[in-house]
Amino acid sequence: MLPPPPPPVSEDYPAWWDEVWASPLDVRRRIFCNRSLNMAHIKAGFAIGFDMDYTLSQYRPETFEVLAYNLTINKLIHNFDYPKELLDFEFDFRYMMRGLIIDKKRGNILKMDRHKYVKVAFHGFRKLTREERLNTYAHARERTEFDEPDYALIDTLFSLAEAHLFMQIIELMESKPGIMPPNKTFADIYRDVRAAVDLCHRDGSLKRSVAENPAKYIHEDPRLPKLLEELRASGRKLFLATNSLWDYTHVVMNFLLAGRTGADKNFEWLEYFDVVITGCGKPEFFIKKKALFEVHTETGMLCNTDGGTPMVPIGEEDLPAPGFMSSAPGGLGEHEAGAQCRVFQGGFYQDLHKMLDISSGGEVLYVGDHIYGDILRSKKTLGWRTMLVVPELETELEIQAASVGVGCELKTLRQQRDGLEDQIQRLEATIARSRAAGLLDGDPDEEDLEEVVANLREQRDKVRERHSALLQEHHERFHKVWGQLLKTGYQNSRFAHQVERFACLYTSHVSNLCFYSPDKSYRGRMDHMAHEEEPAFVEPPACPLPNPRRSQTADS
Ligand SMILES: Nc1nc2c(ncn2[C@@H]2O[C@H](COP(=O)(O)O)[C@@H](O)[C@H]2O)c(=O)[nH]1
Ligand SMILES: [Mg+2]
Repeated sequence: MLPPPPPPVSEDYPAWWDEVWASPLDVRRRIFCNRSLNMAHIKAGFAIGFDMDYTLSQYRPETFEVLAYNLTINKLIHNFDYPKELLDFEFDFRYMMRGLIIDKKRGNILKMDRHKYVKVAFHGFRKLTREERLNTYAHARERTEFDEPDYALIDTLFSLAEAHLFMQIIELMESKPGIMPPNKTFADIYRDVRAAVDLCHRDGSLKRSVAENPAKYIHEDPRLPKLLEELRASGRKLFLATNSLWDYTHVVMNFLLAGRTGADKNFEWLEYFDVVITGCGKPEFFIKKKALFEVHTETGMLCNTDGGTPMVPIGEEDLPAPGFMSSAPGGLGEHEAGAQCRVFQGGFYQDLHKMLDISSGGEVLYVGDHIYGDILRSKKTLGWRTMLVVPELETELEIQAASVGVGCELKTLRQQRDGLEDQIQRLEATIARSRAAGLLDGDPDEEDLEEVVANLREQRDKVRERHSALLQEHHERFHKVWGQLLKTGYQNSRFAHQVERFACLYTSHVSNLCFYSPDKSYRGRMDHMAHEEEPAFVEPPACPLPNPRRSQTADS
């Protein structure tokens, strides 16, 4: 049966209604589910929150990250006394990927699997040999957890430039000894790079450029305004909770929701939300009580509140502006359509719950891009439901779709390799036991048995080689250096493991929510344990070799 024809586009339907019929949904537009979430069950009083940077606002790496990288180099040279040779560096924004780990002390960058087993390691741009890698990380006397302070996670897209720069400086140091300021350890270099990046985000140099020309640095997403409108019309309360401060948030949100820049900016975008919290300092926002200030949107001035309730300064009879510090005591009351919402800075998640009349964490869905900053604490501590935005997923899905056959071939080769290996090991053990029991003494078939084992080994080696080459080729299709984002070898990468553990939902772009009903019931996929991958039970063949145990029993 063909699907029914699309209904005519009318004012009753959202403008993107036609896309509903683009079924089955393009895999790049899908929202994937780790933990079931039925949006229809959590309607009244339910709130949906958004992070801003790299969630609603997708930066263009070729301009934004390049700018961050160049500014960092300038700061390293001028503020940290680094050599001018850094000016010769070029940033390849495709080189790094999220989920990698910096070993600060050794100056290495690592990719590991979900068991924290290091599968790929580089020192500068030199790949560590298998032996070096195993000696450093697998055979170490103490198990390392690869956490701060000795390791740093590259877990946001903001960190890609600093990780690349760190590698380049290590490479420069190794190729030109004495070029760096004296006595700098690898860990010092990491600290300096981190401090220089931090400065770019704090001293306005990066944000000023974005404010001057947002279109150069931020991708437009024309579906966003409709999405927010639709979600609000479905009865959910919406909030924005960003670590960016008010002035920058105002620039980015004006551009994203209204295409407004410079003097053309206005406050209309605040109508999409019930409350906006800027400078909220996630993840501490989820853990630690901090003062909540109300932002006077016209001037950026901050005023004290008691958990959102205005606190009028002594002697100040007139409040700074009409609407500012409305007398709502904590709860925001009904936020009428077309009214601008209040804007705060700082605070604690409990302030937000009170304002939105949220009684339990399960009534909040928060959409963010940062596993640690947005997702992990909010889920583990507060029980918020979470959706992780992984823009890299779009390309991963494209390549994965184009290599379905390779996936099947790899699986077959792995099964063949494991089967052969198992056969070899069982044969070897049986031969050894038979020999020890004297069962093969003078047996003319002994040589044949050795030949069988040698043949099996040869077959196994061929299959193993083919499997390794194909797996490598497969990974290189995703990324020449680091391979597939969500896999390491054939296991889930550490990043994939975190996505699976902490994100109830994940998708490539926040606007993919447009392709689903606001009442969608997201269902988790079926779990698979190792034994469930086995085919139907097969009666094992009778063992053709002498069975030492049986013979011994018979003799005794
Ligand atoms: N001071 C620093 N700020 C940073 C750094 N990396 C990113 N950022 C800023 O954080 C917010 C992220 O906002 P959110 O909407 O994702 O919560 C944004 O303003 C970035 O500029 C850093 O290393 N240091
Ligand atoms: Mg973010």
